[in-house]
Amino acid sequence: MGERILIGGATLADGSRTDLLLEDGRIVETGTGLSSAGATPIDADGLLALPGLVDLHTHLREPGYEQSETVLTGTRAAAAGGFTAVFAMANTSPVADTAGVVEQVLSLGEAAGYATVRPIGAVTVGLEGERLAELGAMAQSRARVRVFSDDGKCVSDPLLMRRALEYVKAFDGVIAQHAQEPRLTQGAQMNEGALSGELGLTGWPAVAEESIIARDVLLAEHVGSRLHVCHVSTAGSVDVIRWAKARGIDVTAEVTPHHLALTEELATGYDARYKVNPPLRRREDVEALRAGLADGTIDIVATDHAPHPVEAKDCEWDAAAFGMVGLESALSVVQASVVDNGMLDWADIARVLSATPARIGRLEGHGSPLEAGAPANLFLYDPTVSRSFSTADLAGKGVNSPYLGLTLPGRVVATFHQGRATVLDGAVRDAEEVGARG
Ligand SMILES: NC(=O)N[C@@H](CC(=O)O)C(=O)O
Ligand SMILES: [Zn+2]
Ligand SMILES: [Zn+2]
Repeated sequence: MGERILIGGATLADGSRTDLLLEDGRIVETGTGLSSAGATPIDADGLLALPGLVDLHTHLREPGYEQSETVLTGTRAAAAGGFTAVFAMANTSPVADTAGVVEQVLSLGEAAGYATVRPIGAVTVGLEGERLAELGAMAQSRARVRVFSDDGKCVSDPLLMRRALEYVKAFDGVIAQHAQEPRLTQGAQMNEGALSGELGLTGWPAVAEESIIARDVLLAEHVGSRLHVCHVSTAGSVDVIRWAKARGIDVTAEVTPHHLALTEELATGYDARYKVNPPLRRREDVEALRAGLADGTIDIVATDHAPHPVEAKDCEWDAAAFGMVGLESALSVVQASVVDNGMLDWADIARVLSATPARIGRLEGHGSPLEAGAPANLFLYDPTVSRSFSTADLAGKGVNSPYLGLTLPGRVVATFHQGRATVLDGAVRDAEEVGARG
């Protein structure tokens, strides 16, 4: 770790300018006119320096679906997007429902070195929704699991959901719910409305999401526990969460970049890159999600990075898999959706994409302001450029991005994980250079 790096003339989230000296995995000094003696200088004139982004919702696919992504390739995608930590969803094979599997994912993350990987534990055995998984053993394992989710599936049984909320209180855990009432969404393919009728695709009603969120916030209140709502996608969900927070219920919520940016009309061409769970919704929903993020009803942005092999997407809409990759494009899409129009500023971005997701996941060492003494998890971003987003911008295995060919603002220039550059000059560095072991 002996490397010294001097980042010169960066602009912080609050607009102030500073140099940053990194050494032994920490920011050791800030201020202007720092000496670069013995350090590798990096010119950050005109670049933002922000705390490394933290994704509370990433699908790394390993173990079991390595043709889609691995911990190594997924964390390379994370680094490319300015992320220094990701929470890895449990819908792998085997499912991350035991201490053994979460420790394996943790170790794979440590070996890769591109980002801090915090495994999420399944709520129920095999995501089957029948019996609670060994939540306590996962919490006490070396992976120190604090976030539990059956994501991909909803914990639809209210008694199991109640028990899970009760159980995780003992170790300050949180249940992250994929809110989808299964009986209301059987065979669902896109948002339910006039357009789903026209296209002949089975609709996915907003109430399927909203009814589960309403139930769960009341359960969280009843047992006095923490609830997190994954990928909120409708205006009505924002209303329910706003009501719950006003009532003092301990609920947090996330929105994805794609739900802040894209609408259901994209389904018109039956291009399965736009098929995602929950589905893209109406313009009114996008507006409500943006407003909810701006007023704090929605706490964070999380990518729901969901890589799939080409064959799972290059097929008929009905047969295609749900999901989009999102780590590499996340900040650009958020910039286009809520920063460039003045709804959020860069300090808000540091909060919703770094500090708050770290706090929800009880992750230390990420998300704090860039001050002397803090771990050197940060990235440099140029918000002034724009680029045509292409497969060259994707650093993971998945190419199922809805943004290919679109012009997006901003570019990640460099990322530092624990003081080491994982991205330099806009390019993800080789594994040996990031200090990977194993
Ligand atoms: N978002 C998706 O469309 N797909 C996710 C599952 C999920 O997040 O629900 C996946 O695992 O592929
Ligand atoms: Zn989900
Ligand atoms: Zn997901």
